[in-house]
Amino acid sequence: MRHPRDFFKPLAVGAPEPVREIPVPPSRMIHFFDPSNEKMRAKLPAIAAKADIVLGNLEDAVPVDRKESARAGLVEVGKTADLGGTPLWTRVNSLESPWVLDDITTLVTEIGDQLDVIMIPKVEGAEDIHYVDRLVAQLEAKAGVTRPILLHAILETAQGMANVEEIAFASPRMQGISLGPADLAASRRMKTTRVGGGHPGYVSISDPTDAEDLEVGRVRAQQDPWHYTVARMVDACVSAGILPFYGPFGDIKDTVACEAQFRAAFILGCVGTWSLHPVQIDIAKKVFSPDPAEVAFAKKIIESIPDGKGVHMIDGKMQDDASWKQAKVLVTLAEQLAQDDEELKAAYGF
Ligand SMILES: CCC(=O)SCCNC(=O)CCNC(=O)[C@H](O)C(C)(C)COP(=O)(O)OP(=O)(O)OC[C@H]1O[C@@H](n2cnc3c(N)ncnc32)[C@H](O)[C@@H]1OP(=O)(O)O
Ligand SMILES: O=CC(=O)O
Ligand SMILES: [Mg+2]
Repeated sequence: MRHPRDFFKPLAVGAPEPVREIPVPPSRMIHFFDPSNEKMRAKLPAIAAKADIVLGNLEDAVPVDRKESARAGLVEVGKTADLGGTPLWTRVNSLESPWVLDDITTLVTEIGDQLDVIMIPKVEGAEDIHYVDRLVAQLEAKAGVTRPILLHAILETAQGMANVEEIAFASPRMQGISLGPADLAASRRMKTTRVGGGHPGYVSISDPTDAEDLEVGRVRAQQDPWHYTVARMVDACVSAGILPFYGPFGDIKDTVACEAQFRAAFILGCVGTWSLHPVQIDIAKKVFSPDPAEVAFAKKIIESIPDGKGVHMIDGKMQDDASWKQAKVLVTLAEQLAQDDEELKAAYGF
């Protein structure tokens, strides 16, 4: 483990100083695009105008024979595309793959100043982050990159899950963690072919209303198989001062279930999610921008309790120091999002 006094020292001579606070721009969705797809590249400026973050994906979903053109396509995006200030991220191939060394080397040296965050898949422990941390520092120094590129881990193996806290704390470069429900399901041997979301077999069941007939009057309710994982990931991230994200929802046509999964993650503390298709950008924007009615009530709490202390009744509900802090979370997020969004500003009454 690094000495606390050395934690914020660059890992290579000439690399930029690590950041002390993780920047928190609007991060409601990380929009995935395939940089080997010329059509998607051409559309990227229009997508970037709607999305909070765009990510050129080099890993799973990009076929083996397009790995190199995806990397080259992302370099072209970094050098030429006008993204209007929307952060550009990448997801590189996994650390045991034959492509990752060239992914990181090429991207940092060619477009290091345009790249905000590198997402690392299948992270299993702090050692994976330490490896990338040092490599990126060496490449930043070599290329003269002026601000540090941050790292984001995908939580998608049982081993990574067991080590989530040490991953979150592994480096000052750590920006956040996303849930990877597809790989995680496979790693855990969960019995589902779905990418994120619930499963009709994962239910809880009410008691029978007829002792003789066990079929009568029983209500089944689907449970969220990701509840434990998301909640633990949120605690690991918040305790390390980094940002937790839900991940992919693969049933693109089921916009209703997608919205429900995103909302469950938002309520549990995630700041955003992935969008795999343009339709999911709007869902994420709606879900990860707090509900105006809830913001209005939170504002009322803050206005009614200027010093945030003591016990109060507001609209029949008890409020105290702790619920004032809850209100502050919602209002602070609403204020931040309203800064660049006239529609939200009006909806929140700022
Ligand atoms: C499972 C674990 C993971 O690793 S998830 C992360 C890896 N997967 C991905 O990154 C998938 C990204 N998404 C996609 O490739 C596509 O959206 C998939 C899912 C294949 C669906 O594409 P397609 O059948 O073309 O959808 P569509 O006909 O409804 O498309 C309508 C127009 O929108 C475009 N589009 C689609 N997806 C994106 C995207 N992610 N970013 C930008 N544009 C996108 C399509 O090209 C299509 O455009 P046009 O109307 O033909 O001009
Ligand atoms: O990479 C994401 C996943 O769900 O697997
Ligand atoms: Mg995965």
